[in-house]
Amino acid sequence: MKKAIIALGGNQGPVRENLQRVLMALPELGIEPVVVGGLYLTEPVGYTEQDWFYNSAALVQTELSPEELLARLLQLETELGRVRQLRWGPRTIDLDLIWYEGEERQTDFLQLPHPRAEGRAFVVLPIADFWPDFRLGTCTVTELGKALVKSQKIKKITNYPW
Ligand SMILES: Nc1ncnc2c1ncn2[C@@H]1O[C@H](COP(=O)(O)OP(=O)(O)OP(=O)(O)O)[C@@H](O)[C@H]1O
Ligand SMILES: Nc1nc2c(c(=O)[nH]1)N=C(CO)CN2
Repeated sequence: MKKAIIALGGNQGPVRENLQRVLMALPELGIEPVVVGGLYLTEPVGYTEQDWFYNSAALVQTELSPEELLARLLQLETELGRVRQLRWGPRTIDLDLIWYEGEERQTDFLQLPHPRAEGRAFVVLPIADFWPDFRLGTCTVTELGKALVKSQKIKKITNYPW
């Protein structure tokens, strides 16, 4: 079994329900949640003319390769009604593969670790809930979170279970 970290988010439709559906659907896809971060309400980063997002993150275990894992996450997004329109635009659900134990990738299909994760409070704070010493680049998610909340608005709603 390999460990991986998935970031979850969305800002359209019944987002909290969709995030719960993701967690319930993962085991039958061969992806076992081990521990889940809190639920956050977060200001949109990138394209700002859209609603705030709900975001969280989960540590999972899997026998799938990184590519298979991402393919199943993208399939799950489609099943939950995601339609790709604007880059960084509104979405019912967004699943990003942030890290996969012992693996790096630089292809169009998969970049690992996720290149934009360390600049996003909505990714690092939920990870810090369950793995405060986890490193992205040279810093821990705790250190990154402290710096990023100075410029990115983010409110913790609740710990898991949300
Ligand atoms: N680590 C990764 N996690 C998720 N998708 C990735 C990753 N690396 C590359 N991709 C590719 O990115 C493509 C676009 O993903 P998506 O539309 O979710 O991007 P986004 O969420 O709008 O922006 P961002 O990539 O900045 O989070 C996917 O089709 C996928 O193949
Ligand atoms: N707050 C917030 N902003 C975003 C998000 C997200 O999940 N939360 N996802 C994006 C593309 O991955 C772009 N911007």
